[in-house]
Amino acid sequence: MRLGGRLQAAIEVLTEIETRHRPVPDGLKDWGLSHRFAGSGDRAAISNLVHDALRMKLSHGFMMNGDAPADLAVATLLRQWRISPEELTATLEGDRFAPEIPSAESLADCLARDLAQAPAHVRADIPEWLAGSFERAFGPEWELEAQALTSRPPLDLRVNTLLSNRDQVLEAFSDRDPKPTRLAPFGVRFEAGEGPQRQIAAASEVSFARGWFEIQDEGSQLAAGLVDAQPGEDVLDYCAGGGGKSLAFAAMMNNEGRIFAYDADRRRLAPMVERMRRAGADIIDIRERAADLNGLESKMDRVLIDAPCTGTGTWRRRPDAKWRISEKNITDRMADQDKVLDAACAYVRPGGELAYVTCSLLPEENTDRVKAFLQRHPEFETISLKQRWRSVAADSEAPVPYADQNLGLLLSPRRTGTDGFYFAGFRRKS
Ligand SMILES: C[S@@+](CC[C@H](N)C(=O)[O-])C[C@H]1O[C@@H](n2cnc3c(N)ncnc32)[C@H](O)[C@@H]1O
Repeated sequence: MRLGGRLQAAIEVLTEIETRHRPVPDGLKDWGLSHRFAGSGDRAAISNLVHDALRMKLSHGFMMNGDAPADLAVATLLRQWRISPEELTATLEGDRFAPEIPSAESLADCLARDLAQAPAHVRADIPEWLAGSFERAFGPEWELEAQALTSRPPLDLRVNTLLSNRDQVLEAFSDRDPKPTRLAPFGVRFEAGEGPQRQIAAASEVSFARGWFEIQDEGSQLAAGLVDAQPGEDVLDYCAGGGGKSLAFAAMMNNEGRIFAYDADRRRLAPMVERMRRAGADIIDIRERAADLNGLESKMDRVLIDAPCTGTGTWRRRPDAKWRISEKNITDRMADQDKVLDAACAYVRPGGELAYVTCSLLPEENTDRVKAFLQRHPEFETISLKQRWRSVAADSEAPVPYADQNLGLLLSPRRTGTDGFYFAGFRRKS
């Protein structure tokens, strides 16, 4: 397919997503099924176009003076893929699969509009009603923080030190320009490509099947590191899901000690069985039901709550979620978070630690929950995170990314070059 056909396809997928309120992966999959002739390069290009368009939906709409799918897709080519109006119109000319687009002059007029005149939330490309929360989280820098969420995310691997090391993984990908992550000590990064470029399919590699690495954002790796699980300890991963953090703990603990992995939705735990086998992680004990945790109360050295959340920190990867989030989503998740905190803290032994993690940037889900927890549970106190950060972050110059009120840490694409993650740590008083 040429650019015109790809542009037309992206417009169709964006229309489908908007009119039928479908998640992006479903819209792309359906398009692929009904256009089987499209190759993998075409599919990657169309996917990039759709994701990029949604990342900057509001500012594109402002610049184009319209937010129809065609406006967004064309703006993506001009503003994100950096194709000039003249080059774009010339490329599409005579392509019978290309959509009709405005003249090069009209497109140049659009590009000349002054985005500084747009309202702040439009410049920031976030829903207007969330601007206050972003400002509370980041202060005067909130607009730049929100803009950083419009970029394409890299692909990060966590080297599984039980079976490999970082040099070995870097070598295995030496033809794909891998880089050691700046902050996570066992991470490998592939920067996001530009325009139609495809991201590497790391899970199809032999080295993946051998268990040398897991796919895990650098922020998630750092959050796992901040838990500070030590060899020989008893650790409870209370919202274990598919086991990303449990697997990281098994490596940090050098397969010594015990990790209990529990999740309220036991179907989410299922993939962990295969992942444990591949990673050689022997110390993870999957507990499928809450009753299976009986007897562990007040026994754990560490408990991690990787809490259910709105996922605002992952908007680079799921830009459609940015336009679907509602106030009700946030209040529902806040209730879940309080509930999980109250239930999980019972397993921490006196002197042991509780870690609270979300992949959200909103203070409602982060510092507000921590303050409310401390009021309900005076038997817990916060731990100082300065030293912890220094011992985890590989770059000793990296500033401590404190959250608002210095209550916990807040990682973000702009601050740490990672997905957005919040981390707070508590100790149970003896
Ligand atoms: C952010 S995800 C966990 C991701 C996982 N830790 C990882 O690293 O791959 C949050 C998980 O919390 C679980 N969850 C939600 N409510 C819960 C509850 N009341 N008790 C335990 N787990 C819960 C969800 O099923 C979901 O799997």
